[in-house]
Amino acid sequence: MDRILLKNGRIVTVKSKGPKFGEEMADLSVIERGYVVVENGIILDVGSGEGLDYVDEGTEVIDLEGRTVLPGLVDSHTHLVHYGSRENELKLKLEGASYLDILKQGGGILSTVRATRSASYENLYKKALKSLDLMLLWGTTTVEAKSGYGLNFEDEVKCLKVAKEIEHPIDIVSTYLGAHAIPEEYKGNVDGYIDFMIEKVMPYVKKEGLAEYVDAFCEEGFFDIEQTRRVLKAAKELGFQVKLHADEIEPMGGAQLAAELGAVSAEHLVAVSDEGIDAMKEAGVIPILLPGTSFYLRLKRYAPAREMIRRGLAVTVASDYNPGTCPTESLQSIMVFASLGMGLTPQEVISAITINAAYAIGRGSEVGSIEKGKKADLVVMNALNENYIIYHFGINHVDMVIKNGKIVVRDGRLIY
Ligand SMILES: N=CN[C@@H](CCC(=O)O)C(=O)O
Ligand SMILES: [Zn+2]
Repeated sequence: MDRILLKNGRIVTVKSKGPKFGEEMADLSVIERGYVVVENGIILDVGSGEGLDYVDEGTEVIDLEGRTVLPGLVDSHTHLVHYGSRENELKLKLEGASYLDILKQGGGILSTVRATRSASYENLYKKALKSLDLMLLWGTTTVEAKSGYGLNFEDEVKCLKVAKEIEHPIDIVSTYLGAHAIPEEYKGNVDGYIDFMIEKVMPYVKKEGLAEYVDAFCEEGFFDIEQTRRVLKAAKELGFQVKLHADEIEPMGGAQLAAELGAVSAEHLVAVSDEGIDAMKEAGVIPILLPGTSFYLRLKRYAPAREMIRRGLAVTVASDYNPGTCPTESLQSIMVFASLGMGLTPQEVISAITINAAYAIGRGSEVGSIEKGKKADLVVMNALNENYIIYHFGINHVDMVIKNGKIVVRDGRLIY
């Protein structure tokens, strides 16, 4: 029997029937001194007291000594599979070059595309494995992984296969992001590239089950509203669910398009308008905010998270892990930007990187909270409360990670 009893801890359950909207995000249903018992990969019970009735000869009993237990963190927006790095762009950014300036100089996404196209499946696999290990060590147990650095058929499929085939405790939800940038071979022929994605790549990706979602980068210099609409409408007709990079730099109206298309989520939203926020609210679109990117691109502002909470949206926060605009696997670091940068309380941040993030990638019924019958994905933090995790920033607070009911990180070290 693989029963584990975690007792004598502060259990941050994040109990919720669905996503947490607006003010609900502040209520984490915390059990001050309680227990969680897991068995066969699921949460058997959670409650106050010691849970000693669950102890039998096969049970491993772990005394938390008052430490905090969170649901496994869910990173709902990453560009996990890629090759190469772009530290050379740091100096350009510090000299004031914008994201678009760097792209025009041959840097940005297209420089990662060149590196990824020349990388082997094995090297991409090894690099992604290293990132997943780092994410697990820092408490992430479910990850959304976008493609988008291959752009041609064989390299997009190569990257999507890495995401699908990689063997790691972390669960991966895959997204096709062919509409990430216009590849060199289609320069000046955006419509031709869109036709190629719709006619050649997406049907294969669907047939092979290589992605659940299709995403598109709706931004000046990338795909405009009409082009994005064409990509995502075709994706829906093929049976994909859709999400989009929206209103990151320019207020393109991407949030409104997300609402029009019935997208599950709209992501970035730094430049979103009030109309865009209302359209997302009306259509039930989940906003995924990426404060690490605002910080790293030295944007003048963060996404209006407080306004979105005031208007009752299910605000979500993710890392945006990628080699250009947010090169970190640490969702704990992003928690700090979400709080001190966007003004979210620690309680709202935790809702945003657990239950809301789970719903933003279609896993809300399985993970994202500590509730009977859900997957036993848990993180024990070396902290007596959730405020401390953000207050004492820049370090890894994770002591233990339980994934699918198995201890995979113990004393801050990988043991899977
Ligand atoms: N904005 C678009 N895509 C990524 C950045 C990709 C890159 O710069 O390599 C993002 O979400 O930040
Ligand atoms: Zn992104």
